[in-house]
Parts: sequence; structure tokens; C-alpha cells
Amino acid sequence: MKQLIEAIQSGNISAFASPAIHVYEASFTQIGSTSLVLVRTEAGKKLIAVGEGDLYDQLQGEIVDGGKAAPLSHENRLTLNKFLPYTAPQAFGTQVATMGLGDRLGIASPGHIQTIRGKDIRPVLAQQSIRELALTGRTYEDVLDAAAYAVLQEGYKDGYGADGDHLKKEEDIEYALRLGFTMLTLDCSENIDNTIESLSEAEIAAKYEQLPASLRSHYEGRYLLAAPNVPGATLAYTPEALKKDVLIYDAAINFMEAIFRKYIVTLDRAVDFEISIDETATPTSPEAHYLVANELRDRGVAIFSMAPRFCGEFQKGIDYIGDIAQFERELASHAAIAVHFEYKLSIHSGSDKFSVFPLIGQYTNGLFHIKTAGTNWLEAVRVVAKVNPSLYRRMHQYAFEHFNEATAYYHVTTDINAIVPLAEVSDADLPNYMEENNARQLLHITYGLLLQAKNADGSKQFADEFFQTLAEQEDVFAAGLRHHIGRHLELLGK
Ligand SMILES: O=C(O)[C@@H](O)[C@H](O)[C@H](O)C(=O)CO
Repeated sequence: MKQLIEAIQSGNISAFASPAIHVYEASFTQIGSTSLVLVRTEAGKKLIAVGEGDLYDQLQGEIVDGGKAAPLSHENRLTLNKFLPYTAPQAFGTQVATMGLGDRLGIASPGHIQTIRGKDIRPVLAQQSIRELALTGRTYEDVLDAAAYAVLQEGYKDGYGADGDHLKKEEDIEYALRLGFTMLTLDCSENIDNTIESLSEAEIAAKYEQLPASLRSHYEGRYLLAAPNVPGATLAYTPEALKKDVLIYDAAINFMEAIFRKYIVTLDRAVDFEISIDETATPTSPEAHYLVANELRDRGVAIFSMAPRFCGEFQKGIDYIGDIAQFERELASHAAIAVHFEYKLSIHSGSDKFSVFPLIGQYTNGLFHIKTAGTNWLEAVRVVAKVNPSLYRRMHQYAFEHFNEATAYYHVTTDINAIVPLAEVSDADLPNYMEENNARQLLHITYGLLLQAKNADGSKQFADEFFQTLAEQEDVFAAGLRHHIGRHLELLGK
């Protein structure tokens, strides 16, 4: 360590070389009289600080050879945020394309930064839903810590976001905001009445008539007397369709407004407020999208992005399923509506939707928000399949045996019996599972079960070996992300 300390003191860390210590040269930073670098040793990653001053004094660590070796702790991350503002998340607003790069493991962000750096799009590195936290056993503190240290490690100073994703409960919104999350994705699925879809026209009319007359005349006056004029959007309301949309979305619109007034308007900082109506059984027609957006604008609710549920299937970790011509027609209207109301269209379950990425880039004019998460986990699984076949086989088999349990969390149409049996696949061919939709979804939605699985003695059945493998293959994992997420960006026109 002494030679490293001397190299840092001289500001010439590129001259330092050691088989036991990998220095992330891009992390080298000088603040006042403190010099700082992030390194990887056999014992894991740590900060090495040299010099004196507030930053040096406030970092918690042990003195080694005249310098300070500090853990990548939550407390030290908060200190770094104070002295290195670029390590704290920021809101981006509606005028720059953004990409959610959900990292369920806390080790993918370096590869994400290497992929996105220099492109006309900004990363939301700290994106996790409460569902993901529950399944991985992580906290939002963990998510922010991992993203901030990755930003330091890569010396990335173009800004990153932190998205409290698919938040339904006020306590979760308060939790994310308290920690400084800069994006909130309000999941309105529990306020959207999907039961309306199964009613007959007569039942819908009868239910609609039970609404207050003032509410009915409000909607009828705004949407039936004249078709909305949104350049690029094809919108036509019929009395029957309007009644259905009012019954499906009115309560959700009230929920959106209530959360906006209670949590967003009262903030002393910018937060990107996203409305998510994608995780519902009801596809969002362009007319329904316009109705929700128009009501929000007239209530003074300003949003950063809206995530409709598109026609067809945006399932996890695999390409679009559906009629691409219909998707294109409706996408044109959805994108035009977003432009009209001055927010970005948000594409959830954006992982691997390669067949429609060019359309999304085209119709949004490159101004969109897209979310990925599962595909980043699957790139880690791909690395394991390549370098640790025994572990992959055990994980695959466990996922197969527990698949039905995982379908409680994610909507998929996977046929696990179509997956080639492990016994018929050589070690060399295991990575090919990541090219097959059913296997991708098998390994995708069971991530929580796999990471939390325990042996009889309480030890982790896979997680420790999984993370050790990924730590040994850090560069392979980053290269895989650069390739795979790079393909996403290329097809999106970035
Ligand atoms: O798995 C989750 O809960 C999230 O990744 C969620 O699916 C996210 O909003 C998303 O769409 C990622 O593609």
C-alpha cells in the first residue's frame, strides 16, 4: 500500500502497478488538500485517501502507510456527496433523453456508465422498484450507494438519476424522497379499475350513470363536443369509449393529483415525476392517454414522463410481442400526446425490445425515457453461464423448480417446458440459454428467489458464489453490458 500512497501523493497513479491492487484511475480526485482514489483488492473495493482537510478527516477508515483506507460505506458515500456533487443524483427534466438502468445487484453501473458516456442520453443508474428491493433484500440506501460509488469509480461527471420506481404507497414515496431520490415513478395500477374491461356496454352505461352529474358533464363537455386537436395524434372519443375510460381512470387521476400536491409541489428541489399506468390489464388507448394527460394539466399537475401500457406485450427481458403495425400507429399518437403536453413518453420493460426501438426513437424524436432492469441481471447470469457452468446449472435448475412462485410478481407467458433440458446442453453451450426467450424469462423473474435462496445451514445457496464470480469477472460483465445495452442505444438512435 505504501507505493500506492506515494503514487497518490505525487499525483502520478498511472505509474503504480501491483498484482494485488487494481486502481480505478478514472476515480482519482483532488479536493483541497485531499487526494482520493478507488481501488480493488482481494478484500474488495475501498477508497484510499491521502493528505489532509475536511474530506480526509470526514471519511471513516483506517490509517495505512500514511494514508486512509476507507470502506465503500453508506456514511462515506454521504461524505463524498457533500464534497463531490457529481456523485449525488440529479433530476433531468423533460429536455434530455434518459435511460433507466436498473441494477438489482449493485455492480452493473460501471458498465452502464462506460456504455452511455458521451451519448445524447443520461443514465438513471439508481433505479429500483419496491418490488425489486423486496425480492433482492436490498434497501434504497444500498441502491444509491452503489450508483454513487460507480460514478466515482468511472469519474463520470455528466450526472445520473435515482428513480424510486413503481411506488404505490405514501410511505415508500416518503422513504425515497427522504434519501434524495430525484425521480419518482408513481404506480397507479391499484387505482385503475380494470374490472370495467369485463363489463358489457349496458353495464358500463349503468355504472357511469351512478357518477355525479357534475363529473359526467365535465368529461362529456371536454371530450365529446369536439375532438382534441393534437398534431400527429389520431383521437376520436365515442360516448361508449369515454364512459369506459372515465370509469377506468378517474380515481387514478385523483390519486395522481393528490400525490403531486402532497409530495412534489412541496419539495424544495427538482424531482422528475413520472406517471406509470403501464402495469395494468388494460392497454392505454391514445384517447385514454390524452384524457389522463389533459385532466392532469388542467389540475396543474406537471409531470416529467408518462408510461402508458402499449398494445401488444412488453414482457420482461424479451422482444416486443404483438402487431408492430398497430404498435406503430398507436405509438405515433402516444408520442404526439407527450409532445403536446410537454413531457417524455416513458417505455417500461424496455429491456430487449429491439424490434420496436427504431420506431420509439423515430416517433419520440429521440426524446424519451426508457427503463431496463431485467436485461442487466441477465447479462450477469450470462457471465456465470460462461465461466462457472456448475453454478449456472444449479441456478437454472432451482429457477425451473421455483418458476411458478415467481410468476406472482411478473406477467410472463413463458413456456418452461419448451426450454432445452440442462442435461442436453454442454457447458460450452450454456450461454445460449440467454438467447432463448423462455430461458431468459425463467432466469429473469426468479432473480429474487435465486439471490435469497439459503442452504439448510442458513448460508446463501447461490448469492455468495454468484457475487464472487462476478467480482472475478468484473471486466467481462462490463464488456457484456457495453455490448448489450449498447445495442439498445444504437437501435434507439443514440
Ligand atoms: O422489475 C421491476 O420491478 C422494475 O425493473 C420494473 O419492471 C421497471 O419499471 C421496468 O420497467 C424495468 O424494465
